[in-house]
Amino acid sequence: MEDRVSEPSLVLVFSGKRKSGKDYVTELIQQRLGPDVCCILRLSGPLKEQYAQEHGLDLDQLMGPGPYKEQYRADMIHWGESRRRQDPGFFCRLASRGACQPVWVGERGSCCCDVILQTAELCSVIGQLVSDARRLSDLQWFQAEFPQQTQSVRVQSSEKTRSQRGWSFTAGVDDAESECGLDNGVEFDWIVINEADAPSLDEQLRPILQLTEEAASTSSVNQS
Ligand SMILES: Nc1ncnc2c1ncn2[C@@H]1O[C@H](COP(=O)(O)OP(=O)(O)O)[C@@H](O)[C@H]1O
Ligand SMILES: C[C@@](O)(CCOP(=O)(O)OP(=O)(O)O)CC(=O)O
Repeated sequence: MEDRVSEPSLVLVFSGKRKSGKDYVTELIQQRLGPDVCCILRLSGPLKEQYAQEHGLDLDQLMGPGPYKEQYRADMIHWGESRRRQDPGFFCRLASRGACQPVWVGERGSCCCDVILQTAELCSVIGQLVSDARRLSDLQWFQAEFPQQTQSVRVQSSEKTRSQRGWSFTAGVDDAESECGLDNGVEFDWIVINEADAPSLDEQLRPILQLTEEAASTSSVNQS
């Protein structure tokens, strides 16, 4: 792809119900690995950016975990679906371009690239964490684009735990493709149970962190 200056060695595509902890887990991995090693891509980033622009909304609040985005979620889903119908890879491509082009990532810090990479030539990111795959087409896009590097990760939490984090069932959202598109028919490479009574996240994430270390060493061997 001409907009990308270097290929990541590993692409971890995360999915999970809302309030399962996708952002929490991907941010934890990024903290452990450091922003020079991996960056977080949010497919909802370019979607929210364009939606906010067209509707005159506060993008920072739309990007945050608070109740603001919930007011617009159902409409954002419809808006995004009309784009995806024309081009299923539309948001994947935009988010992926952001990985090495700090411009659209801006000051929000959703990707390390705006901190570490001042120019595209300096791009040395080894792992990409895609925090919010929702549809089979999202996962398929990364699998087609990075067939060797892509692994899927499902974050799971019970409804009780998600409720404690602010979730309540909303018809038209929780029964729609945005939340259910990856419920069946996908064999995830990794499943992370994000619950207080599950093994600690550090323990569960160890093999995933190990993958990134292996990818980093392969990448440095290839570069030398
Ligand atoms: N293991 C955890 N420990 C503490 N708080 C958590 C944990 N997992 C998620 N949270 C909190 O729950 C809320 C929802 O998590 P978030 O990562 O935003 O979910 P998602 O991105 O899947 O909608 C956030 O406020 C987050 O900080
Ligand atoms: C319209 C959306 O992109 C909104 C997604 O917003 P977030 O990714 O912030 O949602 P959660 O982290 O699950 O709470 C959903 C879609 O169908 O594309």
